[in-house]
Amino acid sequence: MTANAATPNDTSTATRGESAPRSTLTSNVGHADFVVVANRLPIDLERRPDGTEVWKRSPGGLVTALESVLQASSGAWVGWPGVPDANPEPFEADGIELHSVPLSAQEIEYYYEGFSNGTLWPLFHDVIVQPEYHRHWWSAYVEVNRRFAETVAAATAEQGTVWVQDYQLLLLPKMLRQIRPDLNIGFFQHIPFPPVELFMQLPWRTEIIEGMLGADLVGFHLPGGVENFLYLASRLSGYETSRRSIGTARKGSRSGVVQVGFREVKVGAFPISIASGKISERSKSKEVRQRSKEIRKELGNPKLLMLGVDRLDYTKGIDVRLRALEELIAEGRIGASDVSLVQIATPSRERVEQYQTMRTSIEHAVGRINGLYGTIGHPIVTYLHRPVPQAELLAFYRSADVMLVTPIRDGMNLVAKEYVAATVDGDGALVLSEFTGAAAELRRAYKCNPHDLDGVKDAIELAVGDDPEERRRRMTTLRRQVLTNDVTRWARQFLKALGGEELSAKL
Ligand SMILES: O=P(O)(O)OC[C@H]1O[C@H](O[C@H]2O[C@H](CO)[C@@H](O)[C@H](O)[C@H]2O)[C@H](O)[C@@H](O)[C@@H]1O
Ligand SMILES: Cc1cn([C@@H]2O[C@H](COP(=O)(O)OP(=O)(O)O)[C@@H](O)[C@H]2O)c(=O)[nH]c1=O
Repeated sequence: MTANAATPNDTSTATRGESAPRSTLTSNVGHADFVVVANRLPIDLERRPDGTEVWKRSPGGLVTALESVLQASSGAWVGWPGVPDANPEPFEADGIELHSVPLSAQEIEYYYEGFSNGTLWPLFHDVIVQPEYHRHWWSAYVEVNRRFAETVAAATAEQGTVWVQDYQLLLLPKMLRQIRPDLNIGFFQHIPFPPVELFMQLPWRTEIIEGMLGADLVGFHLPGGVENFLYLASRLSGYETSRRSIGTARKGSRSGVVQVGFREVKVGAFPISIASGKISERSKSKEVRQRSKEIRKELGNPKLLMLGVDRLDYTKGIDVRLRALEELIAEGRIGASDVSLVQIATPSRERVEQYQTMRTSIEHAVGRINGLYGTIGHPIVTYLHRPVPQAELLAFYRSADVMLVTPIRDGMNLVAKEYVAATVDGDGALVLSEFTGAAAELRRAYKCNPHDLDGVKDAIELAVGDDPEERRRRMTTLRRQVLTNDVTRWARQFLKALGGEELSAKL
């Protein structure tokens, strides 16, 4: 426990596990009116072999999205600094006040690599790999969620708003409410919320649902998540639920309310997005245009440039697109001398076994394709196993004729939206898995089912060979969608549903 930790609320008068509101506040309140809390800070501390330390941008779409929201609202961010035992004093970076939650090496292993990424991640992504259920992982998850709750409680002003992010912190809303019932608490889940049959495997399923219900508003990307969650709140906790509008969730999408003791918990679908206007503008710049030309030149000016941009994760279907390309070349449907695929696969969760296995199999596939079909100076696949900075990514997006986004399951996939925003000349094609959140909005993409290899091949072939006018029409529709529904709109809609106009007007 930190020195600032307040005493948890007495729940003896609670109704169905819910705490009664307290009349007095803990004296340990902070000064931030708006706090985002996520597993990671937006920057990670990196310890170099020579003993020096540098802060680097954290990986993933959650950071991309929330960073721009917080910069606009001058709030605080609570999260883990990315390495064991680091606990710097609160500091400011890029207009955001950062508060660290320290994790020991064992907590990283049990809470982050273990329960978050060895249990919840695969369970919530359709059991692509087998989730593991270990009691010591669960205990660490509970303990770390409690530490996050204490840090947030100490950082947030009276009546402040806290926006909790993602599956690593599912218990936090309830824990935080017990310490600070005065707070307005929102929770947003960035990964899919799984079908009931899968969720029911979880030995701690009721605790997880109760944890999330500590929030005033629970948000998902898609209506399916809302449906699954409402059903589970009723089935596992016995709360009364109703399907009704909660005001600002995306029009036509499912929303509802769970009655938790004295409180109503709103539940809605809020598909996340990107800073599309900014990306589009930056992509028009001379620097990006020039760099994109250079990239094509460095690749030998291929007739057809395809691109994949992912964290190296087994959910992303990198293996699927490599297999599809290999077969298309083998069948003569794509000429080996015409095509170049750039696959950026940034390292992710490298100590988790399934990630190591996936890396090995992807690197074998790259080697096999290049061995079979590449020539001197012209590999088919250019594989970059490192993070690429955003400015360079824009140049890659602009240079690509076809973008391959083929996840087996993905909460949203911001890369798909970034590609569309960066395709400022309207000349590009997006091949998109039906199993991404993005597919619900990007309807005019060349859709595919990643489980159906022939279907993926057909979608790629269509994207490559389609009538240029049709390809352009599709891209125009996609751009309209992405440029209208940007990340600011997403945050405003969520915050309006959580706390009304005043809060959302901060953005
Ligand atoms: O922090 P890591 O373990 O290195 O993982 C990076 C992030 O990956 C996940 O991103 C998700 O959020 C995106 C934005 O909503 C969404 O587009 C994508 O589909 C999700 O997979 C994870 O959910 C984040 O918590 C991690 O920070
Ligand atoms: C590979 C790579 C990516 N990025 C940026 O990361 C995010 C990825 O977001 P997405 O929703 O597609 O998926 P996950 O959150 O990772 O599951 C996106 O904003 C990319 O631009 C990057 O900056 N550099 C990279 O090398």
